[in-house]
Amino acid sequence: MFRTLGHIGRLGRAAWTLARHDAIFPREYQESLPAPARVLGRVARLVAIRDRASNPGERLARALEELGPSYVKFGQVLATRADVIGAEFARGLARLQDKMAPFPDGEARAIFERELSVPIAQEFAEFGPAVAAASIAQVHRAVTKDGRTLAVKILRPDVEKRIARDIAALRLGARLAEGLFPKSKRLEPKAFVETVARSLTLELDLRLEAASASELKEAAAAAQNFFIPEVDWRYTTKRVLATDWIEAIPLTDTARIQAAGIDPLKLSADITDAFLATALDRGVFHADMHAGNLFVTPEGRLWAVDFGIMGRLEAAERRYLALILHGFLVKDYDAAAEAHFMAGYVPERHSKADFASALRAVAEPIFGKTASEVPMSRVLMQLFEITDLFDMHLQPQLVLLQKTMVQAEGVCRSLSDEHNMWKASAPAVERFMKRELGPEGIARDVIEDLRRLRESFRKLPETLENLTEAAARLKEHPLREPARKRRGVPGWVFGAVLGAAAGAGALWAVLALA
Ligand SMILES: Nc1ncnc2c1ncn2[C@@H]1O[C@H](COP(=O)(O)OP(=O)(O)OP(=O)(O)O)[C@@H](O)[C@H]1O
Repeated sequence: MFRTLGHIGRLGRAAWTLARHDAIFPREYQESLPAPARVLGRVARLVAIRDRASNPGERLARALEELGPSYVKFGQVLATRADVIGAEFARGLARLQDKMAPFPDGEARAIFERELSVPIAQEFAEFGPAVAAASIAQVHRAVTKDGRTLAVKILRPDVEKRIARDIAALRLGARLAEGLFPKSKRLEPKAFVETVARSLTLELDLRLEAASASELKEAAAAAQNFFIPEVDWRYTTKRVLATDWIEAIPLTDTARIQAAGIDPLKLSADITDAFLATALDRGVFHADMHAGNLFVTPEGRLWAVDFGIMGRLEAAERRYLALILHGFLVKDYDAAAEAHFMAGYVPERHSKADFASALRAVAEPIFGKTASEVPMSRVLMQLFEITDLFDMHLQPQLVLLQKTMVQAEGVCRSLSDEHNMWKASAPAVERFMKRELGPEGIARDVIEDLRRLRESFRKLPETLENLTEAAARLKEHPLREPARKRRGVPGWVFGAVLGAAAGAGALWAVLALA
């Protein structure tokens, strides 16, 4: 009971913060809102701050930053759903920044010593102040007694408890939103909160980030010029992660890149290749490629840090991606469409020719143009529309990949106006296609088909037995409509929390209507 009241209090605070930033029933959506929501929106704007952003997505971003790590993650996941919330809103939300004041060095040192059970002075010749601080962790530069310079990432004290409380409140908010605003079901609030919760749980264990770093380091060998720092497992635990320190220019510092005489076009091509080569060849990719996480040495070597979010693609998804990019690159839309049908991505009832023509409609306008003329983000939005039109279900990992491609494109464009994402994609895609369609790929297909066939044969007796049993049971107990059970929050709780939770529920409703 007290716990539920605590969650309601937290939702109330969230509603207040959202209202202060005019992120509840924003004025831009007035026309499409039902009358009570319009009134609530007007009331909320009475408490709104004056100095607020013009894009509603950006206003939501500012509110979420104020609310802390769980909400920031919530916004980051939401920003990847441009297909649902709209491109404009997603663009504003993508400006979410995860920067915070660092916690005291003394506390960071205490956490390190507690986790490793060793005094810092015994292991390190230097242990500097925080160089960067975000909502979940902060990073220190340190030099070990054996002369290795490390980046030591340390979880914020109490962040685990705080996130657990926020997630519980968000779960309640999602239940209420689904109960009170049936329209919000389109966004699947409960499933959405579970995605956020899962992602945060993984990010709170730095051993998993270390494993991702090591996996990506292996995958980076597939790229032309991409490097990942080595993990120092001696100093890595659930709350501490140590990797080699990268002495290089962050890609946020374009002036220094220029002064160092680095070719921005080549650097952009390296970023594109790094991303596609690891994704296509090895099925893993860095899924948070913002400029602050990328570095370049004066010799032009490209490095990445921060492995909290990693994307993974199954073999089938890698092929889908390669086929679509390849179809676009060589303008063979029929072949790309054919492959989609063969792979079962598009249901048979649709026309292959129509699908090929839809791909052509997206691809033709982009040829020979620079990224600034036809941003990949626009192309990807059109692809989303096609997927809808042809009842294709996009895997969440593909959506994550598309979001990262847009992010990487933004970085490339900040480096050079001349960058053409499509041209830069070609080498990695062609390498992949040659391998997949060559003898090696065909042999792998045949083996996979045989394996599946053998598996079906092996399961045949079991399947037949299950069918016989099911038929017998059906004969004994013919199907009856099961009595509907009502689960969930009792009515009085609904009444009591309505006011406090309206904000969080309203957010969902707004997004659902957006
Ligand atoms: N190996 C490294 N070498 C040099 N600097 C590093 C290294 N790792 C991290 N940093 C610095 O610390 C910053 C934060 O690191 P990281 O991105 O891993 O943490 P984070 O908590 O996920 O932050 P954010 O959310 O801002 O990406 C990086 O942007 C970079 O400036």
